[in-house]
Parts: sequence; structure tokens; C-alpha cells
Amino acid sequence: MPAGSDSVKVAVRVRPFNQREKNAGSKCIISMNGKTTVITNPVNGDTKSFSYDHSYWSHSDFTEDGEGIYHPATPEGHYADQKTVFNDLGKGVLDNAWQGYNAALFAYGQTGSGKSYSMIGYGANKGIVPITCEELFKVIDGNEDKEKQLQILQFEKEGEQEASETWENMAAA
Ligand SMILES: Nc1ncnc2c1ncn2[C@@H]1O[C@H](COP(=O)(O)OP(=O)(O)OP(=O)(O)O)[C@@H](O)[C@H]1O
Repeated sequence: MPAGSDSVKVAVRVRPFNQREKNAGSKCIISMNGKTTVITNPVNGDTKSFSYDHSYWSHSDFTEDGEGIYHPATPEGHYADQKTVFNDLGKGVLDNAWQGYNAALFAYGQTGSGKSYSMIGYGANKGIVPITCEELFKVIDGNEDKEKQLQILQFEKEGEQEASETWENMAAA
């Protein structure tokens, strides 16, 4: 990554309770304050704090607009929506890619924790990958004087390249 910016960024995101968790009367033991994530032991109230580059509160305090997109319920609300996550994480990866740097973004977490939601998104709530692709093609399409080649690789299993497609902009004069 360019001088002056961090080479690695780590972010944590907490999703809303699913129906099973709601039915079970679950209590959220995570709280977030700025970049800090705090876990509270429900038995004795002990807390442990961890600091990351970003701690995203997406557990509550959101509202759904007419298109089905989730936003903070109030202008000063701390709910982290998809656009916020893209602006903080995806945009930097894209900017670095344009400058010729290799960049990688991966999601880690247990099943159902929200990896696909953040990376791909569901319905109108597009995740980092589709927003990044939109931005990528906006720039490529507006740059008709240059020849560009975009290669999409999909890895299903470690080390195994399942599919490879090449998209070329041959508009160069
Ligand atoms: N930030 C969020 N806001 C609203 N809903 C969310 C959020 N993150 C996850 N969800 C919802 O939680 C459910 C589980 O999320 P998701 O499918 O992304 O998990 P996953 O980690 O990719 O799971 P798996 O490893 O099993 O594929 C989905 O119904 C998704 O819509």
C-alpha cells in the first residue's frame, strides 16, 4: 500500500440477531465505542476490550427505506450501513489497485455471522464486491482512450482456480 497508509486493516462487524436468537431471548454481550469492541461476560459482568481499525455496529438502530436499504435510524445514529463499510474498506483497496498495488480483502467468522452480507450483500443492500465492481467499470467505461484488461478469478477451494473470465476494453485508438 502507498506510504503513509496501513498495510493491513482489521475490522469487526456485529450483525442483528436472527429469528432463532430473538426467539431464544438472547442478550447482546457486545458493545462498541469508536474503534473499540467490548465483550461483557453475562455471568459476572467482566469486560474485555479489543481495538481494531474499525468496529462496526450493525446490530440495531437501523431503519429500512422504500427500496429495502438499511440506514441509521437517526442522522447521528451509529449503525454502520453497507456504504460506510465500503467507503472505509473497499474504496481503499480499489484506490490501491488503480495504483498498481496488489490488494486482498477477506471475511472471517463463524457460519451465519455476516461474511456474505458484508462482502456480497443481500438484495438492495449491496456489499463491498458489487459496489467495487460498479466503481471499477465506471472508471473503465469513462476511460475509452486506454486499453484495459480485467481478469476475474474465482477460487472455490484453496489453490484451485475454478473459473477465469477476461473482459477487455479494446477501445484504444
Ligand atoms: N450487517 C447486517 N445487517 C443486517 N443483516 C445482516 C447483517 N449481517 C448479516 N445479516 C443477516 O444475517 C444472516 C447471516 O449472514 P450471512 O449469510 O452473511 O452469514 P455468513 O457468515 O456468510 O454465513 P455462512 O458462513 O454460513 O455462509 C443473513 O440473513 C444476513 O442477511
